[in-house]
Formats: sequence, structure tokens, C-alpha cells
Amino acid sequence: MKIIDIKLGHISVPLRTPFKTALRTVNSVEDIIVRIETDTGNVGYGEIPPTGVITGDTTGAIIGAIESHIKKALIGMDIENIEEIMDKLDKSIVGNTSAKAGVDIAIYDLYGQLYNAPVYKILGGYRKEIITDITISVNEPEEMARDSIDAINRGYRTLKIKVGNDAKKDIERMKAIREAVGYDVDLRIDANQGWNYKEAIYTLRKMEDAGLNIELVEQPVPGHDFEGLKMVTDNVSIPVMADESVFSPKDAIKIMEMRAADYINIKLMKTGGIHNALKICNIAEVYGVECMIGCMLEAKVSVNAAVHLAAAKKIITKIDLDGPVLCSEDPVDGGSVFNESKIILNDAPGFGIKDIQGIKYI
Ligand SMILES: C[C@H](N)C(=O)N[C@@H](CCC(=O)O)C(=O)O
Ligand SMILES: [Mg+2]
Repeated sequence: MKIIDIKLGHISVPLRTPFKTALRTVNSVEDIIVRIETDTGNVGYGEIPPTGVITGDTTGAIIGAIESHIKKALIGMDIENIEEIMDKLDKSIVGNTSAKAGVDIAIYDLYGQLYNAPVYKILGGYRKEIITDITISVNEPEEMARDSIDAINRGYRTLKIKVGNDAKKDIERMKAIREAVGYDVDLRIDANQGWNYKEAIYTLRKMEDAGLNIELVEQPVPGHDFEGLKMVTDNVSIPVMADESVFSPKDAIKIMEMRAADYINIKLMKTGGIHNALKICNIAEVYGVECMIGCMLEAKVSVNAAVHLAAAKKIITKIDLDGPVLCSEDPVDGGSVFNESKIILNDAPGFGIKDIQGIKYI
């Protein structure tokens, strides 16, 4: 099964409500679709969100990386030589993890098709069903409390609350939400790098003192500030998760060696796809550090690939794969079934994506 072409397209999917974090506000998913064609007629799909504020990857840069570098390196290669393909993909251009992830996902889709097996079974096949949290955007405390109740009415039992744009107000936000939802619901928070380490320690201790029972805090300080992250981890009881601090397997080793965080959030767009995400899973197993699998604001093609990784790996114990349920429609035919918090895999070969509506080829 040889790669004969890599085509790129664009999809636009409106969100149910604006997605707001300490870093950005977004109204729709505007992603690049990767379609890899082979000499056997098999087609593999990938998807790439341009999340410039986190990965540095813009739409133009993603297209440029694939058209001018990745395509040249991979055309003509045989899918059965996946190890060599991933080596060439890594070396084709420095950085550009999102572009690499979209191509890596399409390659794994084809790899599963080649061996007539779903990718999660090839990678480990640990479970067939996973439960995701849902994100509550950062807004005024009363609005966030209302959004939290709505999420619970939709069946979610774990909420990921965005904070980080105003430390004092963040405490009010969490008080309003906990009061509204009670104590049967797990609340995890994500500051998206919005605090410095002193603010983080102050704010998180206030939340502890108020008995808010926070499950974990994601990326309290800037991604590059490993020492600050460790200061927070060492000085609060709420477990700390590294997100923007960990892109590569080397980042993961550094964070784990330093004991700078209690958990790692793996996202395919940061790692450059499944092949590097698998390395982080292996490292995490060695260090005994549980992982979350997360996503950017993405539709179902790339999130479905993350679902397969989560289903394959025991070390992934926390799921934040809510991209598709934040969208107002699903352009994807096939793949896992997203029934609000419950995500059920199917056993179609590869990632099981049959078709994607509304692709505008570039
Ligand atoms: C969508 C997901 N729940 C999430 O919050 N992901 C990121 C932010 C992604 C984005 O800005 O597109 C995260 O920081 O965990
Ligand atoms: Mg995060």
C-alpha cells in the first residue's frame, strides 16, 4: 500500500457556544483535513486545528509544512514501513507538530486498514469505551455556574473549568460552580498558563481552604516555566497537570525527572501525532505518572484518533476529548460514537472514518 498523494482541505464547524480560555476565544472549528491516497485505493484521513497560541502553528504554516516538506518526504513510501515513515516525517521539518500530527493520524488510519484492524487494538486494546469530561468556558461566575448545571443535565460527571485570566475572580468562579453543582461532580481546572507561580500557589491554597475539592489543576503557569510549575506542585495539595509544558517525549522526561507535575496531558497536536504520544505513554509508565489525553478545539477526525490511543493505553486514566461535543454539528461519517460523555469505539479497520462532509479542497 504505497502513498501516491497527500491532499489538503478545509472544514468549518460552528461551536454550540463560544469557547473561551485564558488564551483565546473561538466561535468555530476551522481545521485542515489531510487525505492520503494510496495505490490500493485506500484513503487515510487526518485533521489539524491551527492553535497558534499553544503550538505556534497557523493555517498557512501547516499548509506550507505539508506541501513543501512533508509531502516530498513521504510520497512513494509503503504504509507497511511505518517506522521509516515516522522517522522521515519527524526529520522532514523542525517543529510543526500539528502538521505532523495530521499526517501521522492519516498514516495510522491506513496502517489499520492494511492489517484490517482498528488502530486501538493494534496499539494495545485496553478498553472499548471511555468517558470524557466537558469544558466550561471562562466567563462571569454566575454564567459558569449555569453552564455547569447544563453540562450535568447533559450527563457529564466531570467538568473541566477554564480559569486563569483573573486570579481573584477565579476563586469566585469556583465557589459559584461548586455551590451550584454540589459535591458529586468532579471539578478539574485549567488555567492555560494564566498565573505566575506565586499567584497560582495563593489562588490554589484559597481554593483548598474553601473546601472546593478540586481534582487537579492543569498548567497553572507559563509552559516554559518548569521551575515555577515545580514550585506550585511542591506547595499545594491539589495535584498539578503539565499541559503546555509537555510537547515532546524529552519534555515529558524532564518534567518527570524534576517531579515538576503529578500528571501529564498528552495531545496529538503537541506531540506530532500518535508515534510520539506512544513514547510519552511508555515514559509515563516507567515513572508511574498517569496521563490525560486531551485535544485542541477539534472535530471528530483527529479526536477520534486520540480516542483510539486512550482506549489502547492503561496509563491514560483521564479523558478530555470534548471537541466533537462542543461542536454544533458532526461532519464526520463513521468513527467512534460520541454520546455526550460516553465515547464508544467501533471495530472498523483503521480509525473507521468513512467520509467527511463539506471539505473544501485547497
Ligand atoms: C478542548 C479541550 N477541552 C481543551 O480545553 N483543550 C486545550 C485548549 C485548546 C484550545 O485552545 O484549542 C487545553 O488547554 O487543555
Ligand atoms: Mg490544558
